[in-house]
Amino acid sequence: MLHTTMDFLLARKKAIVFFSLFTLLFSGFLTALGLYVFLLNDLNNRTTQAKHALSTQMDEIFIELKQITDNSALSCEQEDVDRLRKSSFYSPFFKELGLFNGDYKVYCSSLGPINISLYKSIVSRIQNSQERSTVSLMDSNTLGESTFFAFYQGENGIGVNGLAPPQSISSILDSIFPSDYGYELTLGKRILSSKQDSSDSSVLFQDAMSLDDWSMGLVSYVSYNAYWERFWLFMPLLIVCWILLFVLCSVIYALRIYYRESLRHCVKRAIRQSAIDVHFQPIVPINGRGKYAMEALIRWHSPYHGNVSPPFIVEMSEKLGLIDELTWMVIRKVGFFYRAYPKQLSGISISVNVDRHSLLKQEFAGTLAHILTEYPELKGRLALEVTETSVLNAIDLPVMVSRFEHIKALGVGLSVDDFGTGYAGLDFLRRFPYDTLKLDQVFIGSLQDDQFTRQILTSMTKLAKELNMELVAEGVEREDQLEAVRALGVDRVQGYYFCRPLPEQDVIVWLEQNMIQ
Ligand SMILES: Nc1nc2c(ncn2[C@@H]2O[C@@H]3COP(=O)(O)O[C@H]4[C@@H](O)[C@H](n5cnc6c(=O)[nH]c(N)nc65)O[C@@H]4COP(=O)(O)O[C@H]3[C@H]2O)c(=O)[nH]1
Repeated sequence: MLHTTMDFLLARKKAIVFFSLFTLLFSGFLTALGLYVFLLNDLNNRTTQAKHALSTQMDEIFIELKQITDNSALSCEQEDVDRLRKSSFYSPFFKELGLFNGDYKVYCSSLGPINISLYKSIVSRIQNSQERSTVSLMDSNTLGESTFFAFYQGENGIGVNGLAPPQSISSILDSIFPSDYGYELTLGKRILSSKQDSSDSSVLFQDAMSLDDWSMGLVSYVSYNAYWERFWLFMPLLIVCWILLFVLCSVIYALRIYYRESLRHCVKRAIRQSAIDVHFQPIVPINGRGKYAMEALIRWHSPYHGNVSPPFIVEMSEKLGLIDELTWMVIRKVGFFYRAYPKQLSGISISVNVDRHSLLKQEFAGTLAHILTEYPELKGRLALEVTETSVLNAIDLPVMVSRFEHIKALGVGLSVDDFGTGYAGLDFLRRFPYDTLKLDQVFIGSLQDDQFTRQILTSMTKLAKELNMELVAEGVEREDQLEAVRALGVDRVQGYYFCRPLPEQDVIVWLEQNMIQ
C-alpha cells in the first residue's frame, strides 16, 4: 500500500511541489487571517469586559462613599478624623477622604480639620446629578498632579470626597488586557491612565467604549508588534494546518485521478461489452431530390458517471487504442438494425463516423469486408463519415487514396464530415472520391447574418456540385435556417428542426410518420 502510494506520488512530482507550495501559502494566509479575526474578537470581548468591570468598580466606589457619609457628622473632632483615616486605610481605592457641608466647604479630612471650598463646576455637577455624585481628575497637594476625585453628597447634606491615585482605578484593566495589548482610559478630556505596547509599533486595530455617566472613555488596541509576536507563536498551528491541507489536496487530487481512470475503465468495459448504444438521426431530402438517410451516433449512460458525451467517449477510445473496436461495434449494431427492420429501412443508407487514422490502417478495409459478409444487409447502404482535420502528409496521402478506393469497391459510401472546420481545404475534396459533403453546423448557425460565411458556403456548394457530391447541411434547427440552406442548393438536411437522434424503435416510428416516399 505504502509502496503504491509512494509510486503514485513520485510519478507526480510537479503536482506535489505545486500542492506543497500552494498549501503552505494558503495555510500561512489562513493562520494570518485566523489570528487577525481572533485578536479582533478577543479585543472586542475584553473591551466589553472592561466596561462592565469599570462600571461595577464605580458602583463600589459610591457604595463606599455613601457608607462614609451615613456615619459622619458636621464636626471634625479627633474621632471624626480617626474614622476617616480608618476608612481610607481599609479602602481599596482612596488614599485620602474629606467631608464637605451643605455649602460645599470641605471642613474635615483624614489628615485633620481643613477649610477648602469645592470648585463651582464640581458643585454644579453634584447638584445636577441624580445620584448627587461626580468624579474628576484634578491636582492634589498630597497625592500629586493627577488625582482621581470622587464626590458624593448624602441625603443629610453631608458630602464626602475621596482622593485616589489613577492607578487604583485603572489597575482592574491590567488584569483584563494582556501585557501586549494597549489601552488609554480618559476622564473627561484628560487621560486617567494608559498602557502602551513596549515596542511602540503602530496600531493594527482598536476598539472603544464609554461610561457616559462618568464621562469615561476607554480605547483599547492591538499593535502590529503584538500581532506578529503572536503569529510566530502560532507557527505549530500553521504547520499542522499546512500538513492537513496538503493531505486534503493530495487526497482530492488522487481521487480525481482515480475517478478519471475509473471512467476510463468504464468506457473500456462498455466498448468491450458492446454496452454503448447507437441512436439514429434522420437526414431529410429537400428540394425534391435525394433519399432519406440516417447518421448513427453513439449514446452511453454510465451507471456511475451518468450520460457521457460522444466526443468524450471517442477521445477516450482513441487514448485507450479502442477506437477501431468502437467503430466495428457501431457498424455491427447498424447491421443488426437493418436486419431487425428490413422493410422500414429498405431504401435508407446509414452513415457511421470513422476516425481518419483508422482508415490509414492496413487491416481496416479487410475487417470492414469481413463485417459486410457477416451483415450483407449493409452492402450498398453503409456510408462512412470521415472528419476533415489536418492536411495529409506526402506519405499518408497516396495510402489514403488507395484505402478510399478499396472501401468504395466494397460498396460503402464515403462522406466528408464537419467540412470547413479542418485545414484540408477545397483541394482535399478533389483528391478523394467522396459521395457526400456535410457542411458543419457552425456555418449553418451564422449563415444568415454573416456575408463571409455565405460566400464560403456558396463556393463549397459549387465545388460539391462540380465534383458530383451530394450536399448535406448539419445542425439545422430553425425554419429560416432550412430556407437558407435550401436557397443555397443543399440536397439534404440533418438537424433538430426535423428530428433529434433517436433510439431504434423511435426512429422507425418517426420514419413511418414523416417519410415521404
Ligand atoms: N446543436 C445541434 N446539434 C445537432 C443538430 N443536429 C445534430 N446535432 C448533433 O451534431 C452532431 C453531429 O455529429 P458529428 O458532426 O458527426 O459529431 C459527432 C462525431 O464527431 C462524434 N461521434 C458520435 N458518434 C460517433 C461514433 O460512433 N464514432 C466516432 N468516431 N465518432 C462519433 O461525436 C460528435 C458529437 O455527436 P453528438 O453529440 O451525437 O452530436 C451530433 C448530433 O446530435 C442540431 O440541429 N443542433
